[in-house]
Amino acid sequence: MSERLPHEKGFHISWDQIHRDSRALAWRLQGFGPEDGSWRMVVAITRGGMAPAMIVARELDIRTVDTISVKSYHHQSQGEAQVLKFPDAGLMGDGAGVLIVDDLVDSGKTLQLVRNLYPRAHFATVYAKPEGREQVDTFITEVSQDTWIFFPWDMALQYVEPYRGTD
Ligand SMILES: O=P(O)(O)OC[C@H]1O[C@H](OP(=O)(O)OP(=O)(O)O)[C@H](O)[C@@H]1O
Ligand code: HPA
Ligand SMILES: [Mg+2]
Repeated sequence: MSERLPHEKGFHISWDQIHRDSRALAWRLQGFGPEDGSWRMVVAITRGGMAPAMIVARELDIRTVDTISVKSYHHQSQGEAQVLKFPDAGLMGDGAGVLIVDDLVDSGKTLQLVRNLYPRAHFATVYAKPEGREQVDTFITEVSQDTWIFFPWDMALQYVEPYRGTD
């Protein structure tokens, strides 16, 4: 386990923001697939990649969607990445024509593992940190390495004290 704290900054993403940024990702990917500008299928890296992958698949009208389950973090500490479930081997081949989507790339370990399995796939994430940027082919927004991104599925609305407290 390598400790990744402290993260000095927090970047809090709303549902609306992840929807907009995932759409922007689809817009950027549109027309760049290897088969007449399209991809054969979308693969989401669970769990964080599932919402962005759904939005990308919807925008690019891709109906074949599969998942690869990779586990590498426990809270904010990273362990060895391991595959818990593989996508359909017959559909995947070496990854040619496949678009693999995740919410973010941080150290790049997750994408490196998946890239080794499917070297010809196209890798897309919504957010990227500098250490992992080389592992991703297309992304939308870069944040600094010491920023922790908080996704809407990990948060809840709650009361906050006013800046100036009342007596
Ligand atoms: O580039 P890396 O340093 O490998 O980190 C990025 C990965 O870490 C997070 O997933 P996590 O393993 O926490 O699982 P989850 O998607 O189920 O939350 C995130 O969703 C990426 O998949
Ligand atoms: O910044 C992050 N936010 C959420 N999950 C993560 N997994 C790796 N880095 C991050
Ligand atoms: Mg993940």
